[in-house]
Amino acid sequence: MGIQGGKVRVKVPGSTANLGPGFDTLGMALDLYTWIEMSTAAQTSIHLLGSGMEGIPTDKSNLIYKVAQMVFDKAGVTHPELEISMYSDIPLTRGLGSSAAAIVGALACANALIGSPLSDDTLFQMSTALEHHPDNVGASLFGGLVVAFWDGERAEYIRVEPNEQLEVLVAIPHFQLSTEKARHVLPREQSLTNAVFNVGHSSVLVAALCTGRLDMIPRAMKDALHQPYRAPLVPGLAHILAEATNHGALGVALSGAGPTMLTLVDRSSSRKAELEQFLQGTLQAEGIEATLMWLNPASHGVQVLTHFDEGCTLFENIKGDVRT
Ligand SMILES: Nc1ncnc2c1ncn2[C@@H]1O[C@H](COP(=O)(O)OP(=O)(O)O)[C@@H](O)[C@H]1O
Ligand SMILES: N[C@@H](CCOP(=O)(O)O)C(=O)O
Repeated sequence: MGIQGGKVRVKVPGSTANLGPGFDTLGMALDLYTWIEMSTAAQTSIHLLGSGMEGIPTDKSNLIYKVAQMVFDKAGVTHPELEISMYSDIPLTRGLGSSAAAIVGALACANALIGSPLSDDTLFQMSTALEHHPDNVGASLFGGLVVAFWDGERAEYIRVEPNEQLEVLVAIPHFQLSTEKARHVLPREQSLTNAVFNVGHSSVLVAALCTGRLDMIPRAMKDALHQPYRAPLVPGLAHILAEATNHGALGVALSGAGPTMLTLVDRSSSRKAELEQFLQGTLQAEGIEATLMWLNPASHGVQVLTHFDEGCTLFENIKGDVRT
């Protein structure tokens, strides 16, 4: 198979993984996006647009370049040199799924560049094998709420449309916490009590989200497997987990591996300002600067953009759509 010409652009949502008790299994796409553009070129070049990409390599060790090569390998296509541009509104290393979005975006973009020989399921299996967390990549790939597992060989998922009443308020601390570091603090073994606690809470949370029982979220969205161990890494987290539902949140969790904290809020709640003050006040008391952001669940997963002006740069094309 050969490479087709032209530029390909994709838009891929970030995500929150774990969603309380759903450790490594329950993710939701959020309306924060990464855009990636790819075309073949005489020589490989990688352009990082916007701010916040400090430290991302622009040579062939770049994650997006490397993932694209895996697509060409899988499809049996000779590796072309690539021109890649990317822009992201998803803050890096904060628990909002930037790496999953980069992986899913790179897979979708490279696949589209060669005429889409790989199925969505193949992209899901490849992205899970790379990221190891099917909830993050599943949400970026399929959008909505993704309930998933990975047995080390195959990942399976069911996508659920998020309830329209759900809105999300995140508190994003101004420090980075890599997933790798936040996984190292977790015990290798857990008690049966903790396992039963999470299975029960996660099962009821998924049932509540599927049936619109928003009243059940405050009691179901609790975790014993990872949040207690990660709390020392995020000053203020323990208090926020314990008290946010008393200040207008339906549910509260560490987003992914943190440090971002996520609250689910009823869209028609009259207590949004109270919740903002509680989150900001708690973090300030701990000396932590943070940005609060209202987000929505994103229904669409990664999209290959078909209508754009090839004469404009990626940033010129998307600037009406980005957050900054
Ligand atoms: N657009 C991107 N291009 C290349 N690498 C990226 C991109 N986005 C994220 N990454 C890589 O993923 C890392 C962050 O992954 P991780 O620690 O899992 O945090 P999170 O996924 O929660 O933001 C970054 O430090 C960077 O190495
Ligand atoms: N289940 C993973 C989730 C990591 O998500 P990220 O957005 O922080 O990369 C974990 O909790 O380790």
